[in-house]
Amino acid sequence: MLSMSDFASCGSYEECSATADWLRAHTQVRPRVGIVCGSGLGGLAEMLKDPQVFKYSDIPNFPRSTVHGHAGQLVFGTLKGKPCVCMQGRFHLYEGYPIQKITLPMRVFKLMGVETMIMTNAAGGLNQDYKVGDVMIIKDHINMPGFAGISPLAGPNDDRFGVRFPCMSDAYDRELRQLAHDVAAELGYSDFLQEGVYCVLGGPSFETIAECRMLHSLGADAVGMSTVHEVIVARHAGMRCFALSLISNRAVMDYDSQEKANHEEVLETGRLRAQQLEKMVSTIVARLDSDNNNSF
Ligand SMILES: O=P(O)(O)O[C@H]1O[C@H](CO)[C@@H](O)[C@H]1O
Ligand SMILES: Nc1nc2[nH]cnc2c(=O)[nH]1
Repeated sequence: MLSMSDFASCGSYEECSATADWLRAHTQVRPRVGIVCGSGLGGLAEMLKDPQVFKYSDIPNFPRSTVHGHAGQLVFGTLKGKPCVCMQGRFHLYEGYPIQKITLPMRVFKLMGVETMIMTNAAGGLNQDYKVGDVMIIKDHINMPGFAGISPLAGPNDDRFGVRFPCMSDAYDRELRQLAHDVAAELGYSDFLQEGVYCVLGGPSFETIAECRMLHSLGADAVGMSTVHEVIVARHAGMRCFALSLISNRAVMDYDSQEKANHEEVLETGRLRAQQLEKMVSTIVARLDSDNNNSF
């Protein structure tokens, strides 16, 4: 159970520095790319060569993963020769953590030298053209908790991380999105590639039919319970972000439908698309320094 002082220090410069120092002392890897594995997508971490694995429970100030399909470990290693860190499991608002705790790893990664973040998630498809198994490049987001003042940047701003009022109109890097389109085309994945708007809700209940209809009419193509808070903190700290949603289920929009969203289907879709997602992410990482002026 967190005390009030724990809440105040969540995600502070001192807390993140202590964690980054501990990790630097325990690994020689100096990651330039960070990857977050979504529900059922932990296999991405297994792509890393010479992996060094830390259980979240052993890392100072890290929360624990509580969700099935999120292994709860940080993996350092190289991917296509590039030093990377991979979160095999992320944290969500509905797990009960303060929002600043959920996003603490982004600041730790920044302090360790990460420049580019690649986030993945499983999401429900609201867009009626989307099929289960489609991969959606996130081009923008709708931050529903943010409308209620629930933001990882609420509270005093620490200028050492970023500015008080960060811009979010460029949250999802245009060049990285183009690179992902090119890579998907080369790999023959264009048939199941989409690009759209991700909407985050607090969860953990899945949406009602009325909520799905509303989100769709607001312009959301997919709905989930993660990623956006991480992106906000990563962008605040000046890291480039690229994010993919695996459409793990279709949001139920019709009162006659017998479909019911469930976490087992979410994990199963992850298993079915795992290989292609891994190939796509590793090819993008391989190209980071050569295409599109992507600094590395
Ligand atoms: O966003 P990720 O972590 O992939 O997980 C998604 O899958 C879970 C629901 O099945 C929720 O946590 C939702 O956010
Ligand atoms: N909120 C939400 N999160 C998801 N994660 C995977 N599928 C879904 C979904 O349908 N809704």
